[in-house]
Amino acid sequence: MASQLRLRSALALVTGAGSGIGRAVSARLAREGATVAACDVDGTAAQETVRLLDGSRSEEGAPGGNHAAFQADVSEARATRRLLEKVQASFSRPPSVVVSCAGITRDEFLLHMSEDDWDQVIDVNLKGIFLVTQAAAQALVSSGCHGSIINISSIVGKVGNIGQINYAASKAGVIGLTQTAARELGRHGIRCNSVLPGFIATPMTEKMPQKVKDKVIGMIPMGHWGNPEDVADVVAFLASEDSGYITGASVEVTGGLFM
Ligand SMILES: CCCCCCCCCCCCC[C@@H](O)CC(=O)SCCNC(=O)CCNC(=O)[C@H](O)C(C)(C)COP(=O)(O)OP(=O)(O)OC[C@H]1O[C@@H](n2cnc3c(N)ncnc32)[C@H](O)[C@@H]1OP(=O)(O)O
Ligand SMILES: NC(=O)c1ccc[n+]([C@@H]2O[C@H](COP(=O)([O-])OP(=O)(O)OC[C@H]3O[C@@H](n4cnc5c(N)ncnc54)[C@H](O)[C@@H]3O)[C@@H](O)[C@H]2O)c1
Repeated sequence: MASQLRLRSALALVTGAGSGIGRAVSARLAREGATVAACDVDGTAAQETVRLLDGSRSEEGAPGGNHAAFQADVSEARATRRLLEKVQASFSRPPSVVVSCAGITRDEFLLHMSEDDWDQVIDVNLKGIFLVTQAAAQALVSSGCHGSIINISSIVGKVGNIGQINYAASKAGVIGLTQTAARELGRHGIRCNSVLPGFIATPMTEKMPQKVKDKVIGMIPMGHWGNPEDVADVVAFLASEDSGYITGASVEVTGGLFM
């Protein structure tokens, strides 16, 4: 799909930008003219994303580069506050597009799951999105800027999944968090939406047992896994004014899995 320069004036903060969906989102937003602040707990991976953005040919006439990498653990409140401070100091404005992709899995059956496996997943996948959403919204509201916040949940947050009681709870929480943020921030011109990907080929799904991967492929009506770019397409739409009257939505990008 030919990209458009819908995001020419936007500053986009992407967390989890060092891999998979976050890297694809960063590339797509840059292709549409956004300046990207690529954040990851793996700072080297974030820097690699920016190198790829700077190396890629942006659309004719798109503002050139100026992308930047930031290292931060979004599950840490002080680190997340410092991240937003650094982004605003670097670009003299708050990010008007905020995409939370940072996420982890610690899969185990309920009967055997440790408290630590529960805590780690909730801290990154749910508390991390709370911290980023809060810090970004505070910056936007205090500067009187409008914005679009896009939180990456999962289809597992809608239907659950064997071996993922922590992950499913975190992703279901992201949906409720985003709907509440949408209700509170609409009056400030800030839209908040969730994206629920299905089975997307990234390092996260690579780790799944092969027998489970074999099972799920037969359950997808479109008959194949998705790519990170399939998710990035929807994120770019939600980031742009083409979705200007959409907030509080949960958009499934699943090939029909668990529709
Ligand atoms: C009828 C088939 C239904 C298949 C549905 C699968 C849905 C998956 C959708 C994923 C969408 C993407 C989600 C996205 O947000 C990104 C991710 O979260 S990627 C990670 C997704 N994680 C999982 O799906 C969990 C996979 N399972 C495991 O990692 C392990 O099984 C684990 C829970 C760690 C336990 O390992 P252990 O070695 O103790 O057991 P086994 O792996 O041998 O499994 C024992 C039997 O349980 C079956 N099993 C395990 N997980 C699932 C599952 N998610 N759905 C269905 N069945 C599962 C496994 O096949 C074994 O069955 P059997 O004894 O018959 O061989
Ligand atoms: N791949 C899928 O099938 C799928 C499906 C549904 C939802 N998701 C969600 O999409 C998002 C991206 O997943 P992915 O498949 O690209 O995974 P990935 O593992 O390729 O990328 C996740 C990125 O998040 C970063 N990260 C992890 N913890 C962090 C933290 N505390 N602070 C900052 N960065 C952190 C990692 O370093 C990594 O670069 C996740 O939230 C995941 O739950 C993925």
